[in-house]
Amino acid sequence: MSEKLTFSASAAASLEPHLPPGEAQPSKQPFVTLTFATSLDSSLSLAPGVRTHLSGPGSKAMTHYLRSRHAAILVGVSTVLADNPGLNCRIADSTSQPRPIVIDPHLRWKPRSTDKVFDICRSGDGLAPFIVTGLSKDHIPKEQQELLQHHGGKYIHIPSTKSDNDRMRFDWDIVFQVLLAEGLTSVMVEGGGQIINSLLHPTYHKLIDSVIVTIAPTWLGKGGVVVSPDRVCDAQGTPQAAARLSQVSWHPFGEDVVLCGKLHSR
Ligand SMILES: NC(=O)c1ccc[n+]([C@@H]2O[C@H](COP(=O)([O-])OP(=O)(O)OC[C@H]3O[C@@H](n4cnc5c(N)ncnc54)[C@H](O)[C@@H]3O)[C@@H](O)[C@H]2O)c1
Ligand SMILES: Nc1nc(=O)c(N)c(NC[C@H](O)[C@H](O)[C@H](O)COP(=O)(O)O)[nH]1
Repeated sequence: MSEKLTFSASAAASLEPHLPPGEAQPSKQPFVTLTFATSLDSSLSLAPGVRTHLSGPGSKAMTHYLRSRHAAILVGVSTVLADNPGLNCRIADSTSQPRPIVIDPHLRWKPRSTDKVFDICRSGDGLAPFIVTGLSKDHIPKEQQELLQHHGGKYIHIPSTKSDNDRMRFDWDIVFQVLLAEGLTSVMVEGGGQIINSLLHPTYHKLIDSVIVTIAPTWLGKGGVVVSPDRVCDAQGTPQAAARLSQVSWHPFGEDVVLCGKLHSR
């Protein structure tokens, strides 16, 4: 069994303004939190596919507390392939587990029962994933569908709305609407880089309720997976900041600092 984490009530209280309401309110869209851990050079990992520990014990517990406060935790398929993540909450005495959501338009992940997420699910410490794909049921191998179903997960088909170099891309409005229809009223988006960069585009700021970034005092160097959204220009073609936070607060956790803010005011 993995180690259990603790997170103090006072630290939890300091984050409260940035978290989904305790009781889910009826809403037309889920409460979406964008959260990740980054180095001083804005890297999420040393290189694509390389699992890299950035968070110290305090901010790691903070991330797991966030997991306890959201109905779903969403990651891109490259994060699953790189990290073999558990995607559960390991806070001691937590009573709820988030539903893992994997964005995998082309089904690059071939789930196996030995994957950590299924181990955790069998031991009752987490939930099975919902895999969001652009492929229809006929294209999904039967044994993968059965494995998922057996653990309580499933594939969810979403039409891809854009084709970018033959890669299927989802419209985030549709993704979050589909998750809300599944009863998932809050979603914590944890990465990786492509997922975060696409959500930081101004088109999607209206969907993001909260941004919570752990900053670790380290430089990973060139070649990492970097958080840096596409540049935005005004009507004259002059470059503008792609995104800026407001209502900002900074919270030290051990050697890390956690930055909370909002991308827009609702
Ligand atoms: N430090 C952190 O907090 C943190 C968090 C998560 C992941 N990571 C690291 O990040 C790396 C993975 O990041 P990445 O950028 O390579 O991949 P990613 O996890 O963002 O996944 C990319 C894939 O997600 C899918 N995708 C992304 N946006 C999509 C959209 N709009 N529509 C449809 N599909 C979409 C595509 O299949 C794409 O190839 C790994 O090394 C992992 O360890 C770090
Ligand atoms: N907060 C945070 N600090 C880090 O240093 C780091 N590498 C991640 N990465 C997030 C990513 O979503 C990983 O996949 C999970 O951290 C996998 O770990 P779990 O088994 O689910 O705990 N997140």
